[in-house]
Amino acid sequence: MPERTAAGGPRGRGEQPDGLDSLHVKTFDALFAELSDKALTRPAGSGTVLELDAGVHAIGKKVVEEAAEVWMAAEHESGERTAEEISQLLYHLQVLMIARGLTLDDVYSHL
Ligand SMILES: N=c1c2ncn([C@@H]3O[C@H](COP(=O)(O)OP(=O)(O)OP(=O)(O)O)[C@@H](O)[C@H]3O)c2ncn1[C@@H]1O[C@H](COP(=O)(O)O)[C@@H](O)[C@H]1O
Repeated sequence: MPERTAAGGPRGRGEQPDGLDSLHVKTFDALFAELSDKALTRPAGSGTVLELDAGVHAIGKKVVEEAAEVWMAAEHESGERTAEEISQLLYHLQVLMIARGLTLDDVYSHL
């Protein structure tokens, strides 16, 4: 029986005991750096660029939608599904931060 991650999925090769995969994991800070670069360089095909162009109102609606999906998954679905929805919420929050010109430190200073 394979060891399970905190989200309930099987722990794969290269994964750390805390559930992080040393080969594939993307941290909150790394994602923010990637999205900030996309905002600057505006590569074709980037969903982040499209979302930024849609503006704060549209991004805010996406944040609310994803937050509701997190809530529903937490109440009715698996840990794995809940973790997936949380990752999407974090993504849209980061896009909103970039749209408002906020840095990670602006947020971390309130934690
Ligand atoms: N982590 C994410 C990420 N999480 C969520 N999403 C977006 O959020 C959507 C998920 O929302 P839903 O599941 O509710 O799907 P949906 O309602 O059908 O989506 P939409 O119709 O609203 O697009 C996805 O379709 C993506 O558009 C993300 N888009 C991008 N990333 C990462 O951001 C980075 C930059 O991406 P690009 O800008 O696209 O290159 C890459 O590392 C990506 O992996």
